Amino acid sequence: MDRLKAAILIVSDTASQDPASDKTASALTPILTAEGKWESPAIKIVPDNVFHIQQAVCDWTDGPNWHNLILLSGGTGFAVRDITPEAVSPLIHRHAPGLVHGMIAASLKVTPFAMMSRPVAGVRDKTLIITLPGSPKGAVENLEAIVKLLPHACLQSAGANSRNMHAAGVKSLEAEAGFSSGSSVTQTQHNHHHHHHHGHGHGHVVVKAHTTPRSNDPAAGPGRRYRASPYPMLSVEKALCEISEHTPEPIVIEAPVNASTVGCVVAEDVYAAEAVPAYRASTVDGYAIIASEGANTSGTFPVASITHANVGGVLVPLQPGTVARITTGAPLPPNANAVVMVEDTELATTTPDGNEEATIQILAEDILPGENVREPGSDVALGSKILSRGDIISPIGGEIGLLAATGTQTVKVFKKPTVGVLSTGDELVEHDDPRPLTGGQIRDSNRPSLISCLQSWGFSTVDLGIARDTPVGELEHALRDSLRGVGRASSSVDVIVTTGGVSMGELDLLKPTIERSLGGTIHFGRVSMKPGKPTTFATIPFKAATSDSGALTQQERQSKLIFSLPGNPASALVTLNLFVLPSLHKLSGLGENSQALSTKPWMAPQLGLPRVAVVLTHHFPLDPKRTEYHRAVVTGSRSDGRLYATSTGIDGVGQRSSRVGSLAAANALVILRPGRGVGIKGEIMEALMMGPVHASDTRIIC
Ligand SMILES: Nc1nc2c(c(=O)[nH]1)N[C@H]1C(S)=C(S)[C@@H](COP(=O)(O)OP(=O)(O)OC[C@H]3O[C@@H](n4cnc5c(N)ncnc54)[C@H](O)[C@@H]3O)O[C@H]1N2
Ligand code: MOO
Ligand SMILES: [Mg+2]
Repeated sequence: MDRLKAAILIVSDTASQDPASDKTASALTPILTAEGKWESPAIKIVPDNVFHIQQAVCDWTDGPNWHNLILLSGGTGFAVRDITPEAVSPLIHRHAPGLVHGMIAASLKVTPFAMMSRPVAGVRDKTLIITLPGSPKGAVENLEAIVKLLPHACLQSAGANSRNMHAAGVKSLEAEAGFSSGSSVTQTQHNHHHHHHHGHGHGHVVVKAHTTPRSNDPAAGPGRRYRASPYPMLSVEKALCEISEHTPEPIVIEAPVNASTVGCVVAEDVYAAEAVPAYRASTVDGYAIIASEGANTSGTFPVASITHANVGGVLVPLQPGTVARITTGAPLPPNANAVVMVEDTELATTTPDGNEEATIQILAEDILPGENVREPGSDVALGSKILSRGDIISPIGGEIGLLAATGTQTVKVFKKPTVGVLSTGDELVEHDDPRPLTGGQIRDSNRPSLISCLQSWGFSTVDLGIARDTPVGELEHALRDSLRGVGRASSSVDVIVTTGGVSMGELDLLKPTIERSLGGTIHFGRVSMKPGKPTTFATIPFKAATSDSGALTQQERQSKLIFSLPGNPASALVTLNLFVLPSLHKLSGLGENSQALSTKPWMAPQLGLPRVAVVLTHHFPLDPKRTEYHRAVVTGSRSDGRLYATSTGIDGVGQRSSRVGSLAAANALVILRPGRGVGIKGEIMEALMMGPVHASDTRIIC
């Protein structure tokens, strides 16, 4: 018989940084290989990180490099950083509680601490996966309790005929496993603590216990799918609250002062590092003089010196009875305290060659001290507050100008999130594929439209391409790669926006994939709105951490957000505006300085689209049950100062969720609460502005 292939995955932050500190892999190997049934195991070390663990496991289960057995060691305890069971559980297709019981029972004979371990065992595809404690001793004891059964279990998992195997081997297996001859576990003092240190701080635990999936199990087939959605229908307001609650706090970064910072929100009050102006400067072209209160300033004076803007060097003090020629912005000579404009003077005498002014006559009699002079720091005082936490560095340039003028080298801002956009569906072809469509093919319009919209809001995007519904697993891998910033993702993303596959069809795989394969939590899967009913919002734990684990950046501690929007193009764009934008705004630090935020999270006016009141220019049909976000053109009247809303189409087809054209030219979503009949012409409704108001010369309603 060929020998079986095993792999050992050591899960430990410490060992991943210092492989020599791991003693478990070398302790497990001889137990496994003792009887010649196993090849020498592959060994890998990863940190306590859900994605690293899942990726390593999948590398050994999916694809040609699959192994019969994966033993994971570490991260199975109760410490906050222990997330191995949470990482492994969602990958398992068929659980093996018997092995779990066997390991715990054997360990309990040695120590009651066995109850403090949370092992997981089961089969993914053809591979048996088992988690063991982190300490070499605990891992060895657990493995010894089950090692004799493993070849049999693995062969069955890989598809061997179980009846033949039983006939041939069950008796000897039982004997080998020691069930007739007593336990093989030695009774020694035992300690299940991990060989890597865990902090026991009271930090925020990001990884939650894997919640029970509500979604369909795609493996069960359409015959067993739900015929009613298991997700409660939330109101839009409740959905927004869920998003607010699960959107992580913004991350502070230090950014250079240039165009790349435009659109960022300032994270810390900024104080002027330099005064503007730094010296006493003239505001006009003319002559610096020594003025005194109440004295007549007219008369003829020799031009003693010249001062230009930009000259360095030492300024010669102005002698009383003389003037200094000066240009706008140039420093005044010491002693001088006012400037007379060149227009208020006449040339009196020149130098012998006629080129230079020798004396000038001042015509103005009443120049006061300080006239036409900018005192140092009079534009911006040294150390004064120039920007406050929560201010936006606008594209207009005022904030960048202030930072630049005061010599501010870098500024603390909130990091703008990066958004990955993934389309899903077997029917999709690239929008620019030159070949004609065949069969049920659809051009992928969601990706280009969503990416354009996100970029127009100033966010970086990563094009994650199209994930097919079949073969099984493509979506899971696409999402996993995107979260890690590998494969189709050119860099890691903070937020993933997907479209399609969230409703009730058997190929609507987003919800099961998020819950069952990625261990994510779906916070809502249905919203009472039109369009956009199946909109889904989930978080995926990224890395377990405590606040005292200094090695982790704030970004690593954050959960990743997934917005799974409906595939219908109008639904996708409307829900991007309504749900994704406020979350991106919050991640960008907008509203951080808003008092309202703490009590009513979505009342901060900075978050999401601006709301305005509009007058309906015609009847708008109402949906009896769902709040409608009706695509409309809003025009500003020049005569009565009001905003008027006109639908982009109200016939049966006009507002259909498949009709992306309902958003062409639209700049607003009119909020129509459910009801009977119509919103009446002339009635005032609320609208969300997606773009600038269109100007109008004419009144629409008379
Ligand atoms: N039995 C039920 N069926 C449906 C329900 C329901 O409650 N019960 N909800 C409907 C609603 S409302 C919507 S909205 C859609 C949502 O569908 P999915 O999100 O599952 O999306 P798909 O099934 O994948 O596709 C729907 C539609 O959109 C087209 N599509 C998908 N992606 C793209 C893209 N990137 N570019 C252009 N067009 C795309 C796709 O071809 C389909 O035509 O479900 C209803 N069904
Ligand atoms: O809710 Mo769906 O987005 O109407 O078509
Ligand atoms: Mg569908």
